[in-house]
Formats: sequence, C-alpha cells, structure tokens
Amino acid sequence: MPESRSQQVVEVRAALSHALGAAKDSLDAAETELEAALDRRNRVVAAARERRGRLAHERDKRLGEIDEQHERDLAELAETAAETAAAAAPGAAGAPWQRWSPTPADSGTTAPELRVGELLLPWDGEVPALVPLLDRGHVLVRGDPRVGDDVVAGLLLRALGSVTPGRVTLTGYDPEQLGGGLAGFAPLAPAGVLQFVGPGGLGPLLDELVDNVRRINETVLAGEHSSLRELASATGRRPEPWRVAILLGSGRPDELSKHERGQLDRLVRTGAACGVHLVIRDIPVPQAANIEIIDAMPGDGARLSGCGDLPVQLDHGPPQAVVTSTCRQIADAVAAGPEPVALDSLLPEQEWQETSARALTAPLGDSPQGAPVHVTLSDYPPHALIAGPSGTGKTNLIYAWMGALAARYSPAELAFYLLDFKEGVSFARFAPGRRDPSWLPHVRLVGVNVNTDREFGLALLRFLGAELRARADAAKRHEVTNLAELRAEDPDGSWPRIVAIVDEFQVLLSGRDAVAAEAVDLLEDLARRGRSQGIHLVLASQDVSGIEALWGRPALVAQFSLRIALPRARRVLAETNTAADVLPRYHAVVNADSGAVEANRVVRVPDAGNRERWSALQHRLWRRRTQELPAPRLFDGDAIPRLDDSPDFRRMTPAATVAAPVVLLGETIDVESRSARTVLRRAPGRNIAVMGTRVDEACAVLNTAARSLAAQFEPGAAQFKVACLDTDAATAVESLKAFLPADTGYYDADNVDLLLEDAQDRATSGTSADKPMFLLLYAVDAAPGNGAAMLRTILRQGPERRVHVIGWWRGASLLRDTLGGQASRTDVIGSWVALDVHGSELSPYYPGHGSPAWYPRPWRALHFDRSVHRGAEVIIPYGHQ
Ligand SMILES: Nc1ncnc2c1ncn2[C@@H]1O[C@H](COP(=O)(O)OP(=O)(O)OP(=O)(O)O)[C@@H](O)[C@H]1O
Repeated sequence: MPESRSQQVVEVRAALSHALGAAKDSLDAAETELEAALDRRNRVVAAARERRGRLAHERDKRLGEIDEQHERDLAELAETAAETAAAAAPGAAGAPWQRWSPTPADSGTTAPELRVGELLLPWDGEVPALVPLLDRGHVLVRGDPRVGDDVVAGLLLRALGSVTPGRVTLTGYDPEQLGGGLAGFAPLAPAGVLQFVGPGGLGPLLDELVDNVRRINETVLAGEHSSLRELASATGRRPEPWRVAILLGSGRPDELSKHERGQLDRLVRTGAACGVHLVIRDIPVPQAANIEIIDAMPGDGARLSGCGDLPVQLDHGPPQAVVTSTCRQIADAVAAGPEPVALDSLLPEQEWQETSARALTAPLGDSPQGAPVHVTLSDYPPHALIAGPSGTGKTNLIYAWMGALAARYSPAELAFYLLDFKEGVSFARFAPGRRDPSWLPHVRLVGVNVNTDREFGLALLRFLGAELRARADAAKRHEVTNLAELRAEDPDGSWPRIVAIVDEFQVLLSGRDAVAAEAVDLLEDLARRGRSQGIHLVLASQDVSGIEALWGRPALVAQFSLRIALPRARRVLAETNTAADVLPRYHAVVNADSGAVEANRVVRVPDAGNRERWSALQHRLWRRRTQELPAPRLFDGDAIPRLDDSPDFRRMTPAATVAAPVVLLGETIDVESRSARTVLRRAPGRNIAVMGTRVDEACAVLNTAARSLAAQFEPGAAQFKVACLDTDAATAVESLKAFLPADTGYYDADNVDLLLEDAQDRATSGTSADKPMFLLLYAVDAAPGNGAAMLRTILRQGPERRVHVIGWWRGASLLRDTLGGQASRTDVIGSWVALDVHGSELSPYYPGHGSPAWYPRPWRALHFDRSVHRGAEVIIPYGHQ
C-alpha cells in the first residue's frame, strides 16, 4: 500500500504537476491573450483618440466655415437690406440729419418709406429702420415720450421734405398741448400746410378725413383705381395731397366717443389708399396690419413691429434749425403756388377734329383733383366775363383758352376777333410780325394799343352787329332759328362760331359819351341775339370798375353767364361767392352759372405765355391752314399807317377821264383796312378844308389827298397846283414833287396871287369840259392881299367847273375869316378834316348835328363829308410818305 501510497503520491504529484503545467500554460496563454488584448486596446484607444482629434479638427474646421458663411450671409442680407432701404427711402426720406436737406420729388412718383433709426445688426454697415407711412399705412408711437417726440418730428420732416411743397398737409390734434414733436412745424401754419384742431376738434377732424376718403373714392379713384398710389403710377399724376393727421391723445380710455372710434377704425382701414394717414400716440387703436407700431425706447431697446425682434436704435430728432428753415421754405413755396403746367396739357391728340355746330368746348386746365375742367360757349352759357387784377394771369388764361380752342376747331369752325384796350401788344403775337410771319389762322382781327381809339371797339361791335344780321337773315331764309340748324341746312356756307375777346373792355364803356352809349347798345344787342347765331363775347377786365360798368345794365350782365375769376378778382362772381379770394397763383374759378357758389370749379391754368411753346402750336396750325385764308387784320393804335399799304390806294389806276375823283385822307379806324375818302364830284361845295395848327399832320393829310388824286389821272389828265405859304410845310411839299405830274405848278407867298387869279378865272368862266384842276393850298389862311376874296369865289363857284380846293387853314376861325366871318355860309366846305380843333369850334361846319364830340389827340383827325356822313369819323393820317 505504501507503494501505492507513494504511487499515489507520485501520481498525485504528477497529476498536480500536470495540472500545474496545464495551469501555467493556461496562464501563459491567458497572459499572452491579455497582452494581445491590451495591445489591441491600446491600439483602439490610440485610434479612437486620433479619430476624435481628427473629428474635433473637422468639426472646428466646419464650424469655422459655418461661421464664415453665416457672417457672409448676414453681411449680404444686411447689405441688401441697406440697399433696399436706400432705394425705399431716398434723399430726404432716409438721409441722416447731419447731411439732410429737402429733396422734393414729383407728385407722380411713388411715396418713399421714412427712416426712424437703425437696425442693430452684427454688421459693420448701417441698415436704416424704415416706416411705411405715405400711401401705405399708419404709425402708432408708444413708449418713452421724449423719444416718441423725436420719432414723430423726424417722420413728419422726412415726409414733408420728400415731396413737392404742399403735397403733404398736416393736421395736429393735441388737446393736452403736449407738443408731441409738432411745435417746430409752426411756420407751416400760415401757408395752410399745418393746422391744429383744439380740444373737441377730434370728432370733426375725423369726420373731415372720412369725408375726404369718401370723396376721393367716389370722384378721384371713381372705380378705376384701387388707390391713389396706383392712380399715380398709372397716370404719372397725383391729384390729391397726402393728408397726415397727428393724433396726440391723453391716454384716457374714454377719450374717443363711440362715433369717433368708428371713424378712426374706418380711417385705419380705408385711409391709406386715399393718402390719409394717422400718426397716433396714446389713443387706443384696433390691431391692423397696416399700423406700424414703434416702441420708442432709448438705446437699443426700441422695436418696430415691421422688424420683428430685431433691436432698433431710433434716431435723435431733427435739429430744430433744420425743422424751422425747411418749414419756412415749404410755406414760402406753397404761398408762391405750384409750378406752372405746360400748355401742351390742353392740346388734343388730333388737331382740328371738332365741330362747333352746337358749342365750343375746350379744357382750361386741370382741377385740383387732376381732372380737366372744360369750358363751353354755346347757347348757354353764351358769353363770358373774365376778371383778374393786374398780374394774376388774365392774359395768360385767354391765351390758354384760345390755344385749347384753336387746336380743336379748324378756322372753318371758329374765328377770333381780338381787341386789347390796354397798352401793350399782348394779342400781336397772333398776327404776322416782322420777326415771325406766322399767324393764328383762326384770327380775323387783332386790335392792339387801342386804349385811345375806342372807336375801334365800336367798329368791331358794329362789324359783329352786321355779321349778326347776316346770320339772322340767312337763318330766316333757311327757316331755322339757330346756328346748328343753319349749318345743317346750309352745309356749304361759311358759319364759324365767332369769339370776340375784348381785354380791358371797360375802357370802351368809360365816359358818358356817344362812343360809350353806342357801345353799350351794340353790346346789349349782340349779347342778346348773338347766342343763337354763334357769336360769343368774352369781356375781360382787371379792375372792378370794368365789371361795374356793366352792372348798371342787369339785362346785359345776365347774358354773360360764364364767369371766370382769377385770384382776388372781385365782383365777377356772385356777391357772396368769395372763392377767388383764396385761389392760389395761376388758378381760376370757372363758373358757368352766373357766379353761383355751387357752380364754382377751380382750375389750374397752364402757362400759355411761354412764347416758344405758343409759337410751336401756332406754326403747326398755321402750316395746316388753307392757302385762301387771309392773314388777320392787325390794327395797332401806336403804329402810323402808310398810304402805300392802303388797299384803297393800291386799287387806284390812272385814267384819262375821271368823273368822280376820290380823295383819300387817312386810315379809318375800322375792322377792315379802309381809307377815309371824299369824292370831288362836279357839284357845289366839293372842296376839302383841313383845320388845325399841327403842321405834320396837316401836311400828311394834304399829301395823301394829292397823291391819291394823282394816282387816278394819266399824265396831263388833270391840273395840279400847289401853294405853300408856311415854310414849315416846305419839306412836305418838296417830298410831294416825286408823285405829282411834271407840269404841276408850285407857288409860295410871293406868287400865290397869280395862282388864285388863274383859278378864279377858271372857277368863274371855265367850262365843265375843262380838265379838273386841284388846288393844294398849304397854310392858305396866309394868302396875302385879296387872296381871301378870290378864294371865296373859287370855293363857291369852282367845283361846278371842276376846280376844287384842298386847303389847310391853321385854325377853324381862320377858315371862317376866309369864308367872310361869323355870319357867312359854310356850305362851300363840303368836307373837312379837323386836327387840334375842339368839337365846339366845328359846329358851323357840322350842319344839323350840334358839335361833334371831338377831343383832339396826337396823330388823329376828325373827318366829315356832309354829302355822305351822318356823323364825323376819326381817322389816322398816313405817315412816312
Ligand atoms: N398759368 C400760368 N403759369 C405760369 N405763368 C403764368 C401763368 N399765368 C400767368 N403767368 C405769368 O404771370 C405773369 C402775369 O401774367 P399775365 O400777363 O397773364 O397777367 P395779367 O393779369 O394779364 O396781367 P396784366 O393785366 O398786368 O397784363 C406773366 O409773366 C405770365 O407769364
């Protein structure tokens, strides 16, 4: 058993050793594995570390890239925002106060947004914070009152400075006298750009604004446009101003009545489309998308509802000096009135397309709402009265009206007769001139500088009277009653509507003389009957006396139912109609109902005075005229007519025998260019006496007589004898020699007795078969010796034997002396021309008429021929012969 035990021990040992060996192996294996594992782990850890490092690097790199991209995006966005803001708020709407000045833009352009501060962005550049007010919405300011004041002042100044002066108007409601940024704007008040309503005024103010919105919707937008902004961008015109109401409440919840609250809601909803905007503080308003809320806080605490949560730094208020000077500037510009509109705005697209059969209608300008204001002359209203103090644009208005009419109606449809009683040549542009040969083809007559020649006004009225009768007769023949019917019945006839314009017509009616009396009678007849015959009168006057001259004739005034009043014109509208008192410059009130207030229409008149613009129109129409159309007659009271231009003189041709030689004496004052004449028939009394001391005029009349006679006779067919007894007339006589036949006899004081003896012989013993003899005697009162006695014989007996005296006596009484003194007969002087001789001295030569109303004036004479005249006529001696 010991063996077995040792055996067993051995075996156990062996087993143990084996086991130990096995365990060791296992341990070794395990350790190797551990080592490998540790190694692996170390490698994994190292790899992991390395990857983390790489990842971190990658992440950092990416983050860096993202940051950069973010900054780039932000900068890009901020830059775009800044650019957009600069475009949305150009000039005065966005410039910082340090370099701010007004930049008024056209009313047609879109309204800018207005800067109130700066968006605080992590960006180097500046992004302005803008508020959409004009044409877009309303603004509610809350928060710090002082900052709020600055915001309101800034907004208003930017709005005012961005548009044409007067296009933004302000109304302030400030019952608590908070000022609210408004105080500095006071200089706008006198020009009506700013007004304040007091406590209790909120209701009426809101009502007025609502009324404006309603009116603009109904009459301006009129269903065609959804807003003024849209209208402005479609038409380039903005007929209404922006009306901004600044409502500074007290913060009391009961400040607004129910009605006021309703009106406020209405304005919030509908105002902006009509340019009515609210800037509100401390008044509760409903939430609305078009109200920009400004939380006014100092520093970076401010917010704008339109900018979300972005912090905003509000601008300081505008410097007081800038506010004041800008407001003054705006007020001055508004007081001075708007810039003139161009004449072209009155012209039609196609010229000469209208028919005047029923009426003459043309625009005179635009209404304040931008719609054209048309003016009509027809059966009603037939005639117009225009009044405007000097310088208010009356002449311009007449031009504008004429331009608008002339462009629409051809000369076959419309004829103008123009007369200007004031000094100057305002209508002369319509007639051919030295520099410009064109004329307005519709114009038949232009009278300028007729202030002393009231007879010319009379002549025009007489002419129109004759035309009226001709039309009435034609109407009777065609059994019709008015122009439209006459034109339908007589389509080939020439029946244009006639518009006679008389500027400063009161000159014609002034005084209580025969001219005025006849003028009023003629006017009354024309005004009454002209309406149906297409004859329209337009009377213009600058002072109230002009209108008053008519006032005494209510029946006459009543016919002038179209009234046009320029700024400050008085009495042309109805007595209680004061619309003209508040008209801005270049505006007029047009009233087609005799001045009744309800018929007022305000019109802004374009600038038609501009010569170039006018002349472009005139030239265009002139080139379109038919070649037969004659140039208008130009009567210029300041010009001395020339015999060579006289149609009567030009028609004269020489003949061997002339039964009734015609003596021309001067130009008549008439619508047609016509010479005053006396016919020297073989009949008693056919002599001509020129009376007066004025040498030049007397010589002018005698020379005209001599030249016109000479033009009718072939050489040798008549005898001319010229005596010059006043050396002052020598030059005139000398100049005559070129025109008289070579065998003319010339005499002076030394030998005039020979001439008279000769002529006396012819006068007493000649025969009617003898050649006519014309004695042209200059200063004949100076005939020496028994010259007077011989002259008497010649005057009395000569004409029947074809011996005629054309003599100049240097005074009416000297003629009387020649004729044999006070009691002598005067019928040997069948025709006379009086120069500076008073009417009372002429009565002996003016049989059956008393004495003519004649007040001598330079280069005018009175002519009377007892064989043909009922009354004496004023004539203008021909000059420069
Ligand atoms: N609508 C207008 N637009 C621009 N300028 C105008 C307008 N109306 C008048 N003017 C200018 O005002 C000035 C006076 O105008 P205008 O001669 O027509 O006045 P008036 O009332 O006829 O004066 P007067 O009777 O003294 O001649 C002129 O220089 C004219 O060019």
